[in-house]
Amino acid sequence: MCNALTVHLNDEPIYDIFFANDFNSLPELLAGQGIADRRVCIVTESNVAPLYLDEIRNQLDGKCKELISIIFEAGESQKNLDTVKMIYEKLILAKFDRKDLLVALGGGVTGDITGFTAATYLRGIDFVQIPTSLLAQVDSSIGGKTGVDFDSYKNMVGAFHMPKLVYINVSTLTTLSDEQFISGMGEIIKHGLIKDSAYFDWLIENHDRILARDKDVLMEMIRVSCNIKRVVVENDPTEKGDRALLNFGHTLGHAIERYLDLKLSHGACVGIGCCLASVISYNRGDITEDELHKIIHAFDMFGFPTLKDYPVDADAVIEYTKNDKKMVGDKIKFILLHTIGDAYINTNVVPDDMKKAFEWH
Ligand SMILES: NC(=O)c1ccc[n+]([C@@H]2O[C@H](COP(=O)([O-])OP(=O)(O)OC[C@H]3O[C@@H](n4cnc5c(N)ncnc54)[C@H](O)[C@@H]3O)[C@@H](O)[C@H]2O)c1
Ligand SMILES: O=C(O)C(=O)C[C@@H](O)[C@H](O)[C@H](O)COP(=O)(O)O
Ligand SMILES: [Zn+2]
Repeated sequence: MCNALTVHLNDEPIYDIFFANDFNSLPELLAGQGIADRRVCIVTESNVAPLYLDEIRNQLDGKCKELISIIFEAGESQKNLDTVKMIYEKLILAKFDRKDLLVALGGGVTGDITGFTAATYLRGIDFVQIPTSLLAQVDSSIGGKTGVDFDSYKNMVGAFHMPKLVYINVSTLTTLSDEQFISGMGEIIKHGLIKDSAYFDWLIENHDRILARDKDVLMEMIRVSCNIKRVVVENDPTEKGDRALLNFGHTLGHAIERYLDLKLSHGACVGIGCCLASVISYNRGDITEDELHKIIHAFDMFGFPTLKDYPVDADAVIEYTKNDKKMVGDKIKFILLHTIGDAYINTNVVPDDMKKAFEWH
């Protein structure tokens, strides 16, 4: 089996997504990025650094012009411009110039922050993604969406900036907590729901092995999810159209994430958002009742929290959706399902539709 997927833009190969069970191929792949003549800065955070930073540093030691690392405090609350500013300051101090390279080592928070820093420092320098959370391996490291939260609005400031390489070492998932593993499953189940009903069924059939973190099953799942995301972003890299389908579950998911003050993981909020969006789809006569039950059951099977565990004020959450980035005029660009595996953009969802979804049981 080929151990890489290539992401193309306008039919040109832009970067590879490399799959491995260790970090052994990293020096060779980064040599291909010319690191012998470049300064390299590994950006990581306080949880991931003790686990993997030394190993990456050892792999790259002596192979680049200069190697430095920057560690910030872990957590979504750090995905802001202050952290970006701190990284800019350290890069300036280390005299990083336009041909130098950033390496994001960590979850989606690290990838989004590092990518945005790379997009804006000196009007743009190269960066590489080494995603270590399940969510980052199947979603955030691919597609070049980078950015930070601003005044508690999710991803309000950002840029499209493609990585030069995505290096996925699936064995890093052995140290991931169950809570964060489930968070990644939120985006994975979303991939099946929006694009591939057979994959959605496969996830349900293999849920035991997935939750047991069987290496082979995880590798297969991660490859399929990366491929689904690859195809979507190749067709619409800057979200002029169908890339918005990847936002299934996110309009209400992001609003719930914000309402809960970032206390519940992104993927868990997306899971709740997917269930609510599925109820709206059902109420509009799109998916069948059987499909709706199958979807709710799938999230339950993977151990997702529900609104019973995290009660919210539906009106307050719906109010937050009015600041969604995907507004067209005063209408929300909502993602719904015609059927499992076939999502579409709908601009007619009104607050009352959302309210009814919260009331469904
Ligand atoms: N850019 C995109 O396309 C995109 C897509 C999806 C999500 N996102 C963003 O990604 C973020 C969520 O990413 P996330 O869930 O990876 O969050 P995260 O980066 O905060 O990681 C989750 C937690 O797991 C820990 N962790 C990461 N890897 C680990 C490992 N191997 N072992 C042990 N602990 C590990 C982290 O320290 C953190 O505590 C959100 O900010 C979300 O908005 C971006
Ligand atoms: O890559 C995309 O496009 C996505 O929408 C993937 C989402 O899972 C991700 O959470 C993304 O950051 C959301 O985008 P946003 O533009 O709504 O912030
Ligand atoms: Zn997401």
